[in-house]
Amino acid sequence: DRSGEAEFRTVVALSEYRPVAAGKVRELYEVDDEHLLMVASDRVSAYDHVLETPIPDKGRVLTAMSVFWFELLGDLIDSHLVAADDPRIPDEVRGRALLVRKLEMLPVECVARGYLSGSGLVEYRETGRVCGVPLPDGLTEASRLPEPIFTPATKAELGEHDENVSLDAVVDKVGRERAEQLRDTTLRIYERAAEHARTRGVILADTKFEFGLAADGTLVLGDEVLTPDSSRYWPADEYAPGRSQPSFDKQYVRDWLTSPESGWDRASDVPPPPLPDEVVAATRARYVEAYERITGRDLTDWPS
Ligand SMILES: C[C@H](c1ccccc1)n1cc(-c2ncnc(N)c2C#N)cn1
Repeated sequence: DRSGEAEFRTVVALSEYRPVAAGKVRELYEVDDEHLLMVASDRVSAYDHVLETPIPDKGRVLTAMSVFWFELLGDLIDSHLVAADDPRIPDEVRGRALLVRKLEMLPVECVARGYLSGSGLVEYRETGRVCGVPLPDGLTEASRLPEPIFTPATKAELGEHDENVSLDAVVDKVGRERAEQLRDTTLRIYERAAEHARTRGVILADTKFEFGLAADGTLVLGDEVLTPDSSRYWPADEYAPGRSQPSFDKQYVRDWLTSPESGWDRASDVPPPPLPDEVVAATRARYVEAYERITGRDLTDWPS
C-alpha cells in the first residue's frame, strides 16, 4: 500500500526502448513483450520530401486525433490503444506517443476513398477503374464517388509509394473471409468518420487503416487513424471538383514551396529549403484548428 507516499513517475528514457520500425515522420519502439510505443514526430512531409523544419505540436495533434477517433469508433472496432499518458511513456515524447498493444499486423494497407484523387485518379484515368472496381465515366480530379470504395494497397519500401491491388490480391494474402471483413470494416469506419468530419465542415476524402490480430484472433485497428498524415482532409467550403483541392493542413507549405519565394524547383531532386517562420506558424495553427474543429476539444487539455 503506497498511500501517503508522493506519486512518483518512474522516469524512463526513450533510449531504453528498442526501435522496431520507422516511417518518414514517426517511429515505433518495443516497450516489453506485449507493448509498443508509437511516436509521432513534429516533422512534415511534402512532395515526397521530409522537410528540415519541424512544425511544433504536429506530433501532439496527430496523436491526440488518433485517440479521439479510437474512442469515437470504439463501438465499431477495438483498437490497439493502451494508454496516452502512462509512466512507460518517456517525458521527452509525452503527448506525441501512444502505448499500444502488440498485434499480428495484416500485410494490407486498407484505404477507403469517398473522392477520386492521388493514385486512384491516375489509375481511373488509365483504366476507368480503381483496384479493379469499375467507376462511372466522366469523373475528374476530386470528384465525389457514387459511394465510398475500398482500394487496398501493399506496403512499399520506405520512400516508395504503396501499390494499389485488387480485392482478389488481398484474398490471396489473408483469405476470402478476412479480406471481406477488412473491406467491410474499412468502409464502415470511413463512412462514420466522414460523416462526423462533414458536420465539422471538413471533407475526409480518403484514409488509410492498418489492422492487426489480437492473440484471440480479434480484428483490431492499429497504427495512427484518421490523421492528416494518413488521410486527405479538405476544407468543405473550398470544395470544387475539377482541380486539386487545398490540403486542410499542408497547403501553406505546398504553396510556399512552389512559389518563386522559396527558390526551390520541385522537379529537381534538390531537397526543399527551410520554411520561413510565418509558414511554420500558419501550418501549426492549421493542425491545431483541424484537431479542435474535428474533435471539439482544446489542444491545451492534451498532455505535453
Ligand atoms: C507501419 C507501422 C508503423 C507505425 C509507426 C512507425 C513506423 C511503422 N507499424 C505498426 C506496427 C505494429 N506492429 C505490431 N503491433 C502494433 N500495434 C503495431 C502498430 N501500430 C508495425 N509497423
